[in-house]
Amino acid sequence: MTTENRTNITFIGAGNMARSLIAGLIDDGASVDITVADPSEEQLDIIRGQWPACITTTDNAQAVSQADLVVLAVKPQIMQMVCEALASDIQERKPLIMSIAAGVSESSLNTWLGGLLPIVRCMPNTPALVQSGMSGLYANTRVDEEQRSLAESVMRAVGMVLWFDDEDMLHAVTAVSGSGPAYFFLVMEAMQRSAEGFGLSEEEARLLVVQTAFGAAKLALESNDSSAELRKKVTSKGGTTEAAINQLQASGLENTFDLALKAAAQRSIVLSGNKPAIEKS
Ligand SMILES: NC(=O)C1=CN([C@@H]2O[C@H](COP(=O)(O)OP(=O)(O)OC[C@H]3O[C@@H](n4cnc5c(N)ncnc54)[C@H](OP(=O)(O)O)[C@@H]3O)[C@@H](O)[C@H]2O)C=CC1
Ligand SMILES: O=C(O)[C@@H]1CCC=N1
Repeated sequence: MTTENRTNITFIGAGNMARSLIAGLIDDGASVDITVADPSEEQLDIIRGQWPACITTTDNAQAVSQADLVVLAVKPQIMQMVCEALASDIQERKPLIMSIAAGVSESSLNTWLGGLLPIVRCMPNTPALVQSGMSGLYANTRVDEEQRSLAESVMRAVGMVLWFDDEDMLHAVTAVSGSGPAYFFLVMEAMQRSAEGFGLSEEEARLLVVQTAFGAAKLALESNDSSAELRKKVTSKGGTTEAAINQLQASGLENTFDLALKAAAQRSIVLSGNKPAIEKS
């Protein structure tokens, strides 16, 4: 982060994604003071145990009383209830609101929180935990330049950031990078199981799989070649990779991924309160 003064950030919800962001921010040395609110003392114990400098509370209203930035990190299904209960406290201070919830629209958030608020919607992912996150951001028209750069600097502290002018693109971001780590973990799980089937130990299989995934991602990030070109460079004619890729393509891998990402995007649309396009026609 580059903000000179310290920023008070309040997290409403202390679950997996909030903890990933908090860890990334603290490891980055960001100039932030963090307050975390959650009804579960168990969740707050995890925060206190790992990051003693964080202020913790079970009282959401108290948590937002000094906030410059309020990060709404609860499940989409309870967002309305949480926002409506906080509306009068939020209206008193009018901090920048950042929601990381899948689907929930800016207009719903604004209505539930009493209206006329600067709101940034953000779709992060859990690699924020190790400062390798990817976030898509959308700001409503009440967000000024300073608030925009505050939101961006917070998310930059934990990874890379892309802004979108069209809020609807966040459904796609959710399907690609928000949920995306889970797709790669599933592939890693499958490769590890197969590797163990060859007689490799669990540790050997894990190292071979995870370091290969890391190397492939790093190479793809740093190379000017497309993923398709990089794949071709691994695939010798008549060789081992070709045998594997032929098998994967014959079992419909590309189509399966296409269907999977569409399912995630449609779920995001449903969580926003709209009907997915497929159900409209
Ligand atoms: N996990 C991920 O990879 C990503 C998640 N997101 C979004 O982040 C949000 C949180 O997801 P995730 O962290 O996975 O979910 P979690 O269930 O891990 O975290 C949600 C937290 O909110 C707490 N909570 C419940 N009720 C309240 C309340 N009234 N006030 C304050 N906190 C409350 C929950 O407590 P309890 O467990 O006791 O109910 C829980 O600790 C979701 O909206 C999701 O769409 C976005 C991108 C990626
Ligand atoms: O699964 C979910 O709904 C959340 C949003 C993106 C990743 N996790």
